[in-house]
Amino acid sequence: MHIVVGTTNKAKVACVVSTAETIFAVAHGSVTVEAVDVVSGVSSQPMSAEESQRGALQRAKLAIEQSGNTADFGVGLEGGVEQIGDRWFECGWMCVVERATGRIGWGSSARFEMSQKIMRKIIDEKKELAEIMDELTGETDVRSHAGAMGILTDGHLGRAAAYSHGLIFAFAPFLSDREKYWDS
Ligand SMILES: O=P(O)(O)OP(=O)(O)OP(=O)(O)OC[C@H]1O[C@@H](n2cnc3c(O)ncnc32)[C@H](O)[C@@H]1O
Repeated sequence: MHIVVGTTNKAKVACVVSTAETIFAVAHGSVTVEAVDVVSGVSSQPMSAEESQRGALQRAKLAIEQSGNTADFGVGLEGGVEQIGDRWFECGWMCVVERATGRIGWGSSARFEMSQKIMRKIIDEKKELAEIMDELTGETDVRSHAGAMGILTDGHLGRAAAYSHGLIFAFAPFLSDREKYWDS
């Protein structure tokens, strides 16, 4: 089983490696995860679920191309913020493309609310969440480690673990009976 993911972000790659091992290792023996740098094609700070989904899809498709069209699956993970009513949430969207068929699976991490303090910096000061988290914590590259999710939950749910649930959901069409549950 060969999976290619369209990012070199350490938290995202760690999520794909651990998730792929959990869901495929027994059935497929060995699982190889290749990480390639691709452009998401969306803004560096996606501001809606639709925009984050577009980024995830492009990452998955470009990852397959960049691996020479040999991988079984391409994976794209895109973090962003989205507004529901008058509240803003952060979450990651996951897209899985099966190379042989072009079939696509979708999932997302759980969402968590962003404070007005952080959203003001994103909207008014046009800063990326990653930059804001580095500023507020005094750390560098929070996005590649615990992520905002890990910092704001005091280490109880980091970015890699939170994204893992969404990735399992995105693989769902390839894990359960196609004929019985999924559109052909
Ligand atoms: O582009 P790659 O290298 O894959 O990694 P990234 O961290 O930039 O990931 P995204 O493009 O998916 O994220 C979109 C923006 O949201 C930020 N972001 C999303 N989730 C985050 C988190 O948990 N912690 C810090 N920043 C986060 C991220 O840094 C970007 O500014």
